[in-house]
Amino acid sequence: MANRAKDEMYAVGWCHADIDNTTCKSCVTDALRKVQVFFFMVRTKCLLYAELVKGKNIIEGSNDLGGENKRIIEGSGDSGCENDTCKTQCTSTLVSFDEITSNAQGKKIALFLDYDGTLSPIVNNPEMAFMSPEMRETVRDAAKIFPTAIVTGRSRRKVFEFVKLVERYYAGCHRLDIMVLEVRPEDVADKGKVIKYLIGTLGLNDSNVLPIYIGDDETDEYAFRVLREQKNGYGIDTIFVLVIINVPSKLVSLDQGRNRK
Ligand SMILES: O=P(O)(O)OC[C@H]1O[C@H](O[C@H]2O[C@H](CO)[C@@H](O)[C@H](O)[C@H]2O)[C@H](O)[C@@H](O)[C@@H]1O
Repeated sequence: MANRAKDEMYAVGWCHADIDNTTCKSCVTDALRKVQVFFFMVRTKCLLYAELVKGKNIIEGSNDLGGENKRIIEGSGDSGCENDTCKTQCTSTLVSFDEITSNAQGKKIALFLDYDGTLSPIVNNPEMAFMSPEMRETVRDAAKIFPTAIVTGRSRRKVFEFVKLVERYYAGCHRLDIMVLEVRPEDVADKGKVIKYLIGTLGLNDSNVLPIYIGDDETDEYAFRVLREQKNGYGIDTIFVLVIINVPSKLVSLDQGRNRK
């Protein structure tokens, strides 16, 4: 990573560790040192949102992204993390973060996302599992850059209602669509087969492709296992996730050109 131009770095991250923003801050700050653009980091419990604006790292953290208690912290501090849970989670994440970054060099990322508990919070009423606007925007942005699929145990119709992303995106000469793949209830234990199917049919079975699957529950473990066994990708539990990916700087600038607030 050290010899790559900083403007070729792009970061995607989720965090929903059940810890507060302050204890998470040092870990995020540390991660931000490694990238120029930290594109998003939004989750449902420990909500952190970070991005780089005009060359300056800004971390915005909040217990409620729509609420009043937003803070903006310049991302150069190195406050100690006092929370053991946070330390453990973040330490292990940052190890894999480095590994993923290293293995992503020169490869095309393919992104697979679970819905409930990953893109949306887990709530008591399944009809109310809405995505936040920030997460929607994040998925939209990710899909501009990577082949992006949502793999879910819900019906496609329901997930489309929640996700509300109908646009098609173009990046370079590749058309990238957000796909939603419905896994029937009787097959839900086999998101592993779904991943194999998608990788095969999308022509992603290539050593130049790095599939990354992000999920939160045991059904997602089947997909994690496939990637682990095939040794050609990463399954990431959303306890705490940071992924740094290389993309052409012109795509990054598309994102920076938009007002995200
Ligand atoms: O594969 P997923 O996208 O993770 O969908 C799996 C199931 O998600 C839903 O149930 C889960 O989320 C609900 C809303 O937060 C929660 O109330 C429930 O306890 C969770 O199991 C959905 O209702 C199921 O149909 C999906 O199979």
